[in-house]
Amino acid sequence: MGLLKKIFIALVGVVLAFWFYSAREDFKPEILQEKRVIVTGASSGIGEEMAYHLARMGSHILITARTESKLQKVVARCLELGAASAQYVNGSMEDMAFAEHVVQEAEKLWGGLDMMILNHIGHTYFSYFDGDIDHIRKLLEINFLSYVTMTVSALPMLKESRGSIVVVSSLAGKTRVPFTAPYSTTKFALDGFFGSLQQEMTIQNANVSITFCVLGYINTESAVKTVSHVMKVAPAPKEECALEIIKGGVLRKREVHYPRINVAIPLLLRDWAPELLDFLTRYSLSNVEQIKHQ
Ligand SMILES: NC(=O)C1=CN([C@@H]2O[C@H](COP(=O)(O)OP(=O)(O)OC[C@H]3O[C@@H](n4cnc5c(N)ncnc54)[C@H](OP(=O)(O)O)[C@@H]3O)[C@@H](O)[C@H]2O)C=CC1
Ligand SMILES: CC(C)CCC[C@@H](C)[C@H]1CC[C@H]2[C@@H]3C(=O)C=C4C[C@@H](O)CC[C@]4(C)[C@H]3CC[C@]12C
Repeated sequence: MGLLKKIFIALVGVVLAFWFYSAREDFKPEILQEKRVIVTGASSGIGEEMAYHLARMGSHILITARTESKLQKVVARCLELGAASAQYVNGSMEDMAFAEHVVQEAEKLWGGLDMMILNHIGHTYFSYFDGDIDHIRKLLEINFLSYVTMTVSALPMLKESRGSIVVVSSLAGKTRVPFTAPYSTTKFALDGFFGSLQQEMTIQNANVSITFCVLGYINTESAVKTVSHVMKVAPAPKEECALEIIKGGVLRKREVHYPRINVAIPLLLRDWAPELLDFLTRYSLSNVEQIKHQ
């Protein structure tokens, strides 16, 4: 292909991307009033912030995570902020029976469901792959299989309400990020499963939206504790991140990218200049010699 043609195609790509990203949004918080929403991994971080936004918007909220004391505090705050109702179920997503139980609890409470936000992740390391296959298996159960289990259980209710599934993922689930092999595996798996499911929903006119959220570095306590010593870029605010995820779900967007540009550029480079993206990703990390070899 001639150079001019390549440049033309690249320009068209940039114009289309700009148009796509600057498209007008029409989000009205009232839409979430009295809506029945499950948020997983809501005892801390982005999940906790999503619960507070939903509370302000007057939703019925069911939150889940392992630590009961934290969930109790989040529920109390949600009620103060104006939630139509707020409840929790505590347990571990390593157990698929628990994942199913959370959805059954929503059915028992509300007799239906409008939105399911899948956000929890199991604890992992940010370091060279240590050869521990059991850790990958465990993380696949928590970060991937429990998402599939909850989706299978919730689909009948979501079909009935023409509801939404929101899947929280990461740049590490779309591009090559070092020191995250087990975590990255689980996030790429989510893209495969939910991408295929979304296509099937469209073919069947099922009218259940699936919003896939690709996030960059966010200032949650756990992320900052794990990687702030090696990150050159500053983290983005979790409160705004949580709101963008909710908006994306309500607007039935195919994907949410947050922070927009930090995610849009790597995704554009991924297919056009993969080596450059690999280099920039490595370059975004400093002091890698501190990261211990396994
Ligand atoms: N922060 C970041 O920089 C980025 C985050 N993301 C994504 O955003 C989402 C939220 O991340 P973030 O807020 O930082 O994470 P946090 O570590 O703050 O929160 C994780 C949540 O999951 C829960 N959890 C942990 N283990 C289990 C388990 N075994 N079973 C059930 N729940 C569990 C935790 O509660 P408890 O311990 O009480 O169970 C907590 O509520 C994730 O999907 C993550 O991949 C994506 C890109 C970047
Ligand atoms: C082009 C570059 C600027 C992109 C580099 C972005 C990289 C370095 C960003 C993008 C996604 C980020 C990780 C993430 O998704 C979630 C977690 C889980 C949390 O518990 C601990 C931190 C961790 C591993 C984040 C670490 C930093 C990551 C790899």
